[in-house]
Amino acid sequence: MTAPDTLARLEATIAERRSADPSTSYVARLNAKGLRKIAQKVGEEGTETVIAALVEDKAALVGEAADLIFHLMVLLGAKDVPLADVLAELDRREGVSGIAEKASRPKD
Ligand SMILES: N=c1c2ncn([C@@H]3O[C@H](COP(=O)(O)OP(=O)(O)OP(=O)(O)O)[C@@H](O)[C@H]3O)c2ncn1[C@@H]1O[C@H](COP(=O)(O)O)[C@@H](O)[C@H]1O
Repeated sequence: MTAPDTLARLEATIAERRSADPSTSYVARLNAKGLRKIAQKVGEEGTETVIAALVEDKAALVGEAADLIFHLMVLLGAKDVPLADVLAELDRREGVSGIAEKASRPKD
């Protein structure tokens, strides 16, 4: 399973669960609490990821990074920003830095 497959599946699940019954769905429950709460969760998970990287083991970092990515995906969904837009921006930057790297290489 490739990383884009996993993220694409998660994006579809989050979109589907947004309108689910909040009593059975964390995604629905979080969306019902509103954008501020979702954004706050992204901030908290970001902090927990930093702490795991600095003072915990790799397994803890993997868990916190998964929490962070999941909550970021919920935030993107709540703002109607497709993951494809974020990936396209990363692709664009890769192209830009590739060009910059080429330009700084000594000419032969
Ligand atoms: N990846 C996740 C995922 N990661 C973390 N979490 C939940 O995120 C919550 C974070 O826990 P916290 O203690 O930080 O937060 P909390 O106490 O629940 O909430 P607050 O007190 O902060 O308001 C936990 O309840 C976790 O279960 C997730 N919940 C769901 N998913 C994915 O989303 C899909 C849909 O989930 P449902 O909406 O629950 O069907 C699932 O199949 C999974 O693929």
